[in-house]
Amino acid sequence: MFQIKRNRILRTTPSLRALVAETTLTPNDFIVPLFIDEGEGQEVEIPSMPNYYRRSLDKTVREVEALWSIGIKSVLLFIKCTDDRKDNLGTEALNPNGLMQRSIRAIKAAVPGMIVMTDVALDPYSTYGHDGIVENGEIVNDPTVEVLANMSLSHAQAGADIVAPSDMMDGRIGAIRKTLEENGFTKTGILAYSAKYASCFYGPFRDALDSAPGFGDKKTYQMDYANRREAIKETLMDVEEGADIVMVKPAMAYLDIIREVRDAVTVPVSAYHVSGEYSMIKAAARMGWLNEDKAILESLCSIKRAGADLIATYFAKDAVKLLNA
Ligand SMILES: NCC(=O)CCC(=O)O
Ligand SMILES: [Mg+2]
Repeated sequence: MFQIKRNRILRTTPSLRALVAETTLTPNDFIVPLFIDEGEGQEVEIPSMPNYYRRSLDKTVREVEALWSIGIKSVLLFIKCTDDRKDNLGTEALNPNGLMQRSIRAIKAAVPGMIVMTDVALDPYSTYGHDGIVENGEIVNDPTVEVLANMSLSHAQAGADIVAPSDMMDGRIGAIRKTLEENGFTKTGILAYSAKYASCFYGPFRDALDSAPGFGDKKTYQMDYANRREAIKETLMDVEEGADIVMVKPAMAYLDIIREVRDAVTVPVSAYHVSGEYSMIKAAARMGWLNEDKAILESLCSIKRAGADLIATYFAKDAVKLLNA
């Protein structure tokens, strides 16, 4: 028997496989989402996200130092706003001494090299748990965009390197860029959640921050998972409006979208491997149905292979440990 092409040759040994691997993961690929709460010395495991924690700021700073020491270069901050500070307009989001602003300052002071990205959206601050201002039961676009621009400015003033609007209002990237420019913040980046789908996979995150929508759902602003072309339209608009990095969210049920976005733009593409995607692997591993370590690396590699340059993931620390093992 005679065969010209023997594809198995390059799969023979671990060295050969490593030599021809098309995709590799490194600590530089990861953005680590962090959940921050008021208080001191607090470290609370999120029930639906085993081994992931919501921490007070002092503990968060220790965690950022630990992440930096293993080579991770960026964190994405989310805060849990106390109920008494929530309202319809997201007033607390603009507080120069709010938890987000204090967190940015403390983290940049402790680890200046760490890239601090900040979540920009109203939901943690909203009595309604929606990403925008509510009027007559609707989420109104343009008044929300104004708040988002001011919120971004407030984060930039506190020292954020990159603001990350996750709200899906129309026109907010342009408005944020304009506000940053007008105020002299010419070095603050914008990571736009450009193709963010209305997804059930955000469930555990809403537990973590107590930010589930109080009425209805987010389908009038987040995208319909049936749509593909619309993701390209959204992303191209955000790039046009000044986005430095674009994002597809969630990741694993949207690998086709990541690939198409990667092929459509020249800016870096990030994917968000979301809470539900984390918890599914954790749950299956606990049941003894999946090998957790292997599932983590295979999942993250598939997201990068699909075209993501960056991955926001709750598995970043585990992945770095596994890559170094
Ligand atoms: N803006 C953040 C989310 O909507 C959810 C993220 C997650 O589920 O991990
Ligand atoms: Mg958009």
